[in-house]
Amino acid sequence: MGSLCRASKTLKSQKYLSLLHTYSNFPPFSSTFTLNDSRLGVAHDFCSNSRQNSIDLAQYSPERIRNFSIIAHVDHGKSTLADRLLELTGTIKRGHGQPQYLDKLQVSSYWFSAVLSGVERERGITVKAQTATMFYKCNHNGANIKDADQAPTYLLNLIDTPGHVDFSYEVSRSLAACQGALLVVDAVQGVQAQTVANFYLAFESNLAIIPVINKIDQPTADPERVKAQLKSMFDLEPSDCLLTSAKTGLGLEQVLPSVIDRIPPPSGNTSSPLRMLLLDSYYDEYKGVICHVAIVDGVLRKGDKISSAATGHTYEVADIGIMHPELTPTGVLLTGQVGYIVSGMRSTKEARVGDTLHHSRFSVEPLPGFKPAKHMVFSGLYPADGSDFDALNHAIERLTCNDASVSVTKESSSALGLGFRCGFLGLLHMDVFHQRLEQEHGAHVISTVPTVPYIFEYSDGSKAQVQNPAMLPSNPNKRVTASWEPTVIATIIIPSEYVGPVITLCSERRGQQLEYSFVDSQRAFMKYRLPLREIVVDFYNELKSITSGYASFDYEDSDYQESDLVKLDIVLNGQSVDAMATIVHKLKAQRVGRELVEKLKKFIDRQMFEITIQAAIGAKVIARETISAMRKNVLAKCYGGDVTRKRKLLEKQKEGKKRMKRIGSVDIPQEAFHELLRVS
Ligand SMILES: Nc1nc2c(ncn2[C@@H]2O[C@H](COP(=O)(O)OP(=O)(O)OP(=O)(O)O)[C@@H](O)[C@H]2O)c(=O)[nH]1
Repeated sequence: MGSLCRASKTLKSQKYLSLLHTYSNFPPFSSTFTLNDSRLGVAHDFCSNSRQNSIDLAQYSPERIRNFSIIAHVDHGKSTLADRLLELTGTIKRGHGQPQYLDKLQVSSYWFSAVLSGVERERGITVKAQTATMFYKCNHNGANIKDADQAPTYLLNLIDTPGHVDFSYEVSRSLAACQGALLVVDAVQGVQAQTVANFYLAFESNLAIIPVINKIDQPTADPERVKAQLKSMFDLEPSDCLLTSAKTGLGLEQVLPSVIDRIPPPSGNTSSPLRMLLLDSYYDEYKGVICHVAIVDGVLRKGDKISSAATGHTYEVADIGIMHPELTPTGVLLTGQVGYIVSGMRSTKEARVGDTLHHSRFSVEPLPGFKPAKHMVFSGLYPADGSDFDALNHAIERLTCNDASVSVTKESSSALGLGFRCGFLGLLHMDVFHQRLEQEHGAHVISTVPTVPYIFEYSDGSKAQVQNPAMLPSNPNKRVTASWEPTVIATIIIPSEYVGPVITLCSERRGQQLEYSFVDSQRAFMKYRLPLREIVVDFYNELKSITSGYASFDYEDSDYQESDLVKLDIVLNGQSVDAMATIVHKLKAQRVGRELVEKLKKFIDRQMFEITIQAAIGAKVIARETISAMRKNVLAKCYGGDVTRKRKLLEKQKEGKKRMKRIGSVDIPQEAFHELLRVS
């Protein structure tokens, strides 16, 4: 890359970008060149022509295919790098009408607008893994530059992965279709917790791993330090590390040639009966269910009859193609290729992720599927206004069409009426789902305190999984005799000066230290076993705040451990509110109870009568607050006879009331429920 780097220093960014665009199709180590080199024209033509109208996939045998993912800790630049590779291969237009380089948000809306939500854009995190096919002419084996036209074209499938702990399930799903991965590490931040987790996911899947040290344009970038970390933690050779800036384009010309050189082609058999892995699915209003698939063996054509190994259901392939990056019909998909099919499935529930699809006329050995998504957090969702139940039902159905990782069952609460118990991959996943319900479907939702799946044993010898405190029996003849809670193994990486506060936080959260070592002279690495309950509620935010944002955190689920659990009830004016009950460790019950009643006191307005708020374990009250009586008259300050103003105030009050939930005689604002979610 020497010549390109030298040249780049003298170029303005726009020119530099077009140079990059051009040069990407040539050997990275070839002789020096000048800006008016005739090579630029040749290659640029290729790029601008790469969005072919009709794509003939037949020429892409497995040797000319590379399937790879980009994995990284959150914000290390996966999506930016993905965008730049798409630009570089002409898969999307450079700039896309934007003055600056594309970032993932613009590209995301360009890709699967059906899948992506405003929430994702708003939060700047990738929630849903995305796939795109690129065509790339590569003459990388040192052939003469004049051979550029004859250089073989490769079909590259890039699978972007989400970067938040809640979605590590999506990461492993993406990796199943890949033979290699770009492990992106920020040149300033170095190895972080998810770098470790993602490395091991890729390593255990036997993927070729290409380390990419990104953000080298940052003034404080220290690629040498990061190389040393990668060597000491993962035994990755410093000489194998690519140095890039996805922002300025520096070093990007090495990425795709390295993908072709270092990642093996897919190994399936073209002449074997068809076996295809169902990677993902989403619902499109016009086309119906669209499945993302990887063809492991054989060939699939439009019109073929296929069956699901999991359900035995049979379908006919009505449309088939690649994501380039929009759906581009090709009529066929061959061994090693990744693409989409539309086959008349009615709902994404029929499209089981990890399922093997095959020609109906053959029976095949199913491929190893994925571990099903585990629901780590459960919460009740209720319409703020009981009469909106059908609307909420409809909104949830629409949303789960595109997010099959949410589990939904109907439930009822004596306080909140009819609602749903939903299972999520984690707290962020839950927040995103709520926000989408409100933003995209205008639903006003009350959610109950999140719980994790506990196991309880009763005096009659029975055992049950409990995802809802209301499921605990009130019958005195069926007492709880033992209880277990799920735990996780958490990896935490922090600058050494924060070790003390982090140890304190973890022990407050009932953590047990398993490992304590150093990434390098400045950063510590710790492993803790923590009860899942303790991390779903605000652990990450607190960890970030006590470490000035420098901590990185990841977790994987682990075993159940026996634990002394109790049900904590909230009682309003003598009436127990089932929707506010929670399950806590006995030792924490006092503190949590106190916090809950204090929060409620803050959020419940004074009413015309006195309100008592109590936290109780069984019959024993452990915390109590009182809100004294007061009549709230919105017209009190409205002197004179301005009828319109009075009406406006009353309407405003009525609107506010809609967001209130009446429990017994007490009006509770929606925000009070939201606040309870944050009590750990
Ligand atoms: N200076 C600099 N900033 C970069 C570079 N690459 C990405 N960024 C910025 O880093 C931030 C995060 O980049 P993303 O590409 O969104 O990171 P990500 O890893 O995809 O994040 P998630 O999707 O949330 O996991 C954005 O503000 C980018 O503009 C780079 O090479 N240099």
